[in-house]
Amino acid sequence: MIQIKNISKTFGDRKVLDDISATFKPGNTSLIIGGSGTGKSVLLKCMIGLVTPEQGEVLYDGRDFLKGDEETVKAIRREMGVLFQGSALFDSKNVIDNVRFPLEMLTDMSESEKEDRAQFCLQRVGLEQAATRMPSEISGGMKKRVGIARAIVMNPKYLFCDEPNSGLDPLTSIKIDQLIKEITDEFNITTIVITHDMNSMMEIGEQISFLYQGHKIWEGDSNTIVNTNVAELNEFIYANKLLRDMSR
Ligand SMILES: Nc1ncnc2c1ncn2[C@@H]1O[C@H](COP(=O)(O)OP(=O)(O)OP(=O)(O)O)[C@@H](O)[C@H]1O
Repeated sequence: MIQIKNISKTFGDRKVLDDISATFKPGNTSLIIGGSGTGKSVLLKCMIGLVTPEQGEVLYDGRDFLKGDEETVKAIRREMGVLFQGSALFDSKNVIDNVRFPLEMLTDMSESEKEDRAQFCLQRVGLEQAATRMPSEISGGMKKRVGIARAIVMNPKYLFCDEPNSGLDPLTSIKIDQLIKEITDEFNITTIVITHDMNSMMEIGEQISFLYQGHKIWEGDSNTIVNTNVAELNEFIYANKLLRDMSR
């Protein structure tokens, strides 16, 4: 479980996160949604330690990530998997070496153990046939799958996905969403996905937090989101015609 409590972050004189609190449960795919520039990525960066908030707490199963001692923070970091926007693969490494990379950096596993684990993760995302291909030789959807395989290779308790659907067609997007949800269920991971993809919300929105101008102004799921009275959220979701039609 991840708990964030009263997180605030200011850049210069601009408060981009204002007193955000939320709880994210294991086995759940939790979405953080909102328009451009509302603070989604900054919030994610606060959770994974790339940005330090000036106020608030980030607790990983009760362990304090911001004020914890070095050992605690290191242990939490090892339990995180991150799927970055754009997949962030190493162009000079083939698919399986990209997946193996965290094992090389962070474990003392034997060569055969690393190979087995990387193969297992590639299989799990349906890419065992592509192990020796280079990133330049595979599609955007396949790159995301490689990114997911790499994000889970260390067997994370916590998985963060920053706009996993960016640049993908709707069908591939749904497949990627489903894969993230399946993996979350299967390995009981606490997963947080940043998205402004409406299909994702309807497909995998077990818990959805809506950010608006740095505030969390709504929380719910894919059933309740279409019947909300929050004007800013309605404006955000009904900008999408398909949903507008569905709600009629
Ligand atoms: N390092 C930084 N220094 C200054 N301002 C920043 C920094 N990082 C983000 N911001 C600002 O914080 C605000 C929130 O940015 P953020 O990237 O979190 O938005 P977002 O909701 O993820 O948007 P998008 O959906 O477009 O990615 C923006 O106005 C952005 O310019």
